[in-house]
Amino acid sequence: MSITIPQITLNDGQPFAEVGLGTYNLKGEAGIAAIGSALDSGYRLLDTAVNYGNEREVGEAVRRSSIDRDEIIVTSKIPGRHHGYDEAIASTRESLETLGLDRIDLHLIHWPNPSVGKYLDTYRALLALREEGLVRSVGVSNFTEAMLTETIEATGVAPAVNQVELHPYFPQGALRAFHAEHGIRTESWSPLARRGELFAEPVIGELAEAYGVTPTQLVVRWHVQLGSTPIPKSADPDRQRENADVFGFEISDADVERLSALERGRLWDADPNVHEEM
Ligand SMILES: NC(=O)C1=CN([C@@H]2O[C@H](COP(=O)(O)OP(=O)(O)OC[C@H]3O[C@@H](n4cnc5c(N)ncnc54)[C@H](OP(=O)(O)O)[C@@H]3O)[C@@H](O)[C@H]2O)C=CC1
Ligand SMILES: O=C(O)C(=O)[C@@H](O)[C@H](O)C(=O)CO
Repeated sequence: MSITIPQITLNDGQPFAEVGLGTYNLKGEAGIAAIGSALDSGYRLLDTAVNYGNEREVGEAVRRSSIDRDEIIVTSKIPGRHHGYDEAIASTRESLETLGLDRIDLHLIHWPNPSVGKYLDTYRALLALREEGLVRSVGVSNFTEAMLTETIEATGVAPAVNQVELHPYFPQGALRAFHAEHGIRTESWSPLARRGELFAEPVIGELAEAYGVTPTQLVVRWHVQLGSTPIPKSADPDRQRENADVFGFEISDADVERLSALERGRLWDADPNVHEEM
């Protein structure tokens, strides 16, 4: 039986899932099968990017699935080397071609690359693509509060989503509060902190046992209760189901705080003021 993953409404009136699937490294036939098994399990939000080199696989999994296309939310991202108005339009048309779809449901600017100075032009291109119906919702990724403020002031349009690094080691309290104030949905990348040493923290095991869930479910549920959409990546059908099956329990506010108290910083040096990706 498939899991029902609840949805929320973005600031532009479009639907968005409370948990999605990260697809980084899901490639080839095995990647298509993994994305297909996630759709079968109940996932409706898929996260890809030009730079993952798997838009073809994501589009193919959507086409092979028996799920209605309109129920699936496909996210892609414009890479740094395609910043600029005309470049972003061309990049998006190429993504649509590679995906084999006629619409990207949520299109993001992957990294702001502030030294290049073109994220506002790139964002204006996203707004034009939305007018044209090629993109349904416009968003950003790895934007700081200052970059979001500049974007909103320059265009009058708050992004629907800001996808940022977020996990118990880096809960992003200040940025989440800013998002809430401006109606921007937070989306968590590397929501399991890439399933590294976070899972050796005693509090994770202790609380998972107390709630009768797995440590991974505890962490996914923590994101949901913070009001952020996590996109855990898993190639394994059983782990995909485990990660999505988090809507039958609730963590107390005090225990949410205990998990947030694990805060210590980013996983690696991905400060968007200085880290740039092309
Ligand atoms: N916008 C941006 O700049 C960025 C976006 N992203 C997006 O975020 C997504 C998720 O982040 P990612 O960095 O992949 O890391 P995650 O935090 O999602 O961790 C993924 C790892 O956890 C393992 N895993 C998943 N579920 C379980 C489970 N239940 N039990 C045990 N192990 C598990 C996976 O292995 P296995 O597959 O074997 O299950 C994989 O090794 C990416 O795929 C991508 O879509 C990521 C980084 C940056
Ligand atoms: O996964 C992503 O979206 C990224 O931006 C990656 O490139 C990420 O930055 C990474 O894994 C770098 O090692």
